[in-house]
Amino acid sequence: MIFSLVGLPGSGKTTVGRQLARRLQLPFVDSDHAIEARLGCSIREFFEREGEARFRDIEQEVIDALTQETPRVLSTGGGAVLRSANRQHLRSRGRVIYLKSTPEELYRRLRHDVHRPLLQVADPLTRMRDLFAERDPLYREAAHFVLETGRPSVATLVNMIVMQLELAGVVPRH
Ligand SMILES: Nc1ncnc2c1ncn2[C@@H]1O[C@H](COP(=O)(O)OP(=O)(O)O)[C@@H](O)[C@H]1O
Ligand SMILES: O=C(O)C1=C[C@@H](OP(=O)(O)O)[C@@H](O)[C@H](O)C1
Ligand SMILES: [Mg+2]
Repeated sequence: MIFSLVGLPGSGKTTVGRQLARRLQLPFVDSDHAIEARLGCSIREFFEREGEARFRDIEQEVIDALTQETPRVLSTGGGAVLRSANRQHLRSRGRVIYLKSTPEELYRRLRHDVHRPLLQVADPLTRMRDLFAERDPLYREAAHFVLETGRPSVATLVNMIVMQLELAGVVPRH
């Protein structure tokens, strides 16, 4: 059983995923970190050199492999849901949590970030709104649970996720 987190850049997948894994006492893996280890360079560099399509191919291979591992928490990259194979693998091999936020909140969080290639544009807020419009239906299609992440702290979100997973009977209650 793989517990994965999906959502737009900045929604907290990496941050919440790491804490969730600690709480569930499971290994944590972030598909972007696994991709960077495999490529030997940053995702931003790879995007600039090889383009997005090539990145998506590698992302799909990595997600297929990671979702066949022993139980763990998997934080995905924001574009993982673009491929239907990824949506299917994530959904059928575990439970998927969509961290949902407004484009405005995400823009506020990532305004000064230089690591996310898709947001290195003249108007990142409009880009974030476009990404939301394109991807929100895909996140919802992939997800078993949707959590609004605007206000709650990371610790509260972790509590909410654990409660949902306990109610669903996929992690032991304590
Ligand atoms: N619930 C939250 N409340 C406030 N800030 C958050 C929350 N979740 C994440 N952040 C912050 O937002 C930024 C992006 O988080 P990150 O985990 O890298 O997102 P993702 O992996 O989804 O792109 C980080 O600076 C993180 O500390
Ligand atoms: O939204 C996207 O298409 C991407 C999001 C990034 O991950 P985060 O969602 O952790 O920023 C990373 O996978 C890559 O830059 C592409
Ligand atoms: Mg991340």
